[in-house]
This record gives sequence, C-alpha cells and structure tokens, in this order.
Amino acid sequence: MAGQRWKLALLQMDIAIGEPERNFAKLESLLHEAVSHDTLPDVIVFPEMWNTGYALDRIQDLADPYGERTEALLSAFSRKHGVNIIGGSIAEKRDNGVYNTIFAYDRQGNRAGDYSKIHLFRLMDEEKFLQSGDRAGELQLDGIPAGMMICYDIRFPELARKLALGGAQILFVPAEWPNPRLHHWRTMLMARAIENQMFVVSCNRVGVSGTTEFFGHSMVIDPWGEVLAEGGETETIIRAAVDLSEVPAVRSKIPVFEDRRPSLY
Ligand SMILES: O=C(O)CCC(=O)C(=O)O
Repeated sequence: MAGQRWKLALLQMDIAIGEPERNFAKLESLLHEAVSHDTLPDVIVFPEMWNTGYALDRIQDLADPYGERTEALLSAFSRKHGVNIIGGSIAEKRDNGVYNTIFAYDRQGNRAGDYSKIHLFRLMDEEKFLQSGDRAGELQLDGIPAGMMICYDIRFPELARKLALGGAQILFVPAEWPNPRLHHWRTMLMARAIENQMFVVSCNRVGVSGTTEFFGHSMVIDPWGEVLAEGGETETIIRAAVDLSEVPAVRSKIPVFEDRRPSLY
C-alpha cells in the first residue's frame, strides 16, 4: 500500500474517431509503457471517451455494452500490476441509451467506482446522443476519498464542492477539451484545486478529430494551486508524485471549510 504518497501516470493519448479496435490497441500499449517504468505508478488515468472519440452519429453501434470489454481489460490489468486505474471515460451502451462513463479499478482489480457525466456539452451536441448520469462520482482508492468529474463538469464548481464536502482529497478529470479554450481549461482546473484545497488531476487527449484540435495540457495541481506537472501538445505519459498529507495541511492553514456560511448562500 502506498500510504499518503501516490505516483501518478497520465496517458495523454490521441484517439481515433469511431475506431474502438485502434483505440483499445493504443491504450493497451500505453498501459504497458506506464508500468514498464522503473517506478510503478499507484494510479493511472486516461482521457474522456477514449474508446470511440466523439463519433456521436454512430455511437449506438460503437459504444461498449455495459462497459464489459473495458472492464475485462482494466480489471485484469489493475490486478496483474497492482495499480489503481481511473479508466478515462468510455461510451457505454445501456438498454436506455449511451452514457459517457468512467470505470475505476483498485489494485485487486475490483470496480472501485463509476461515474457517468452529468453535464452534457451542448456545444458538441452531446445531449442529442448521450444520456446524462444521475449522481456525483465518489470513490475511495487505497482508503483515500476521491472524486471524479468529466471535462465540461469543471465549469460547475458546485459539483467539485459537493465532492470536497464529501471528503474528496483528490479530483480526477478525464477530458476531451479542445482548442481554443486552453485559458478556460487551465484556469478552472487551478480554481477547483484552490477553492476546494484538493489535488486536481486532469487527463486530456491530443490530436485532431475532423476540424477540432485537442491540445493535451493534462495537469497535476496541488491543493495550493501549484502546477506539479503539465503535458505538452503531443501524445505522452505524464508522471508526477503527490503527497496527500498536503490536503489537511492546506485546509488547516486557511480553514475555508470551517469558514463557509452556507445558510447565507
Ligand atoms: O467546456 C468546454 O469548453 C469543453 C467541454 C467539452 O469539450 C466536453 O465536455 O466534452
């Protein structure tokens, strides 16, 4: 057990639109690269909708039924290598439609949690093709309370605050966040970390899909808002270490959670 320090590996990958076979092959190769390093990561994270990309007009046919293929891969991999996985998000097909869902696994290969994106992004027509989740993304990894949000969700500070009030010390954010909104991406991720005094770990894709460019810039931000690691604009694995004891230290230095006045707002 890694205790209060975690080594992270963020798989900042390109995604082939509408080509699950290529994306599964790419992901498997990056997962093997992530654990072939001299230091084994404690948590591996990857981007949003990595199995299909935004092939929304064909998503009913392409989505993974109940995430079974994804679960078979990620559960076995996490158990074999003794790592936790925040499995990006996938297009997940259920009887009543397709969801944008994160599946997370612990070191034993057990499902540690799942979360389906609540806020569907109208600028990319998500609400026309996807169903929205109906609960926040809470989980525990190695006994550490954590939260999950997806991409557009970071524009809703209420959701991050709810997760922080529920105890989350670290927030994982898989994304497909495109150009030209790098300023929004960086600023809001830092704000969510600072206002909630928690780590924020975001994994964005790179590459081009149709006319949309994705800039990467996956980030690891500490509870003081300092950027510990940030990706460039190409496919890579970003590695960083976090010391989770910084969360209570920052929360006692500026006791924001004790000073809240929720009865007034
Ligand atoms: O909010 C944004 O600017 C980007 C959101 C997005 O691309 C998404 O949620 O897929």
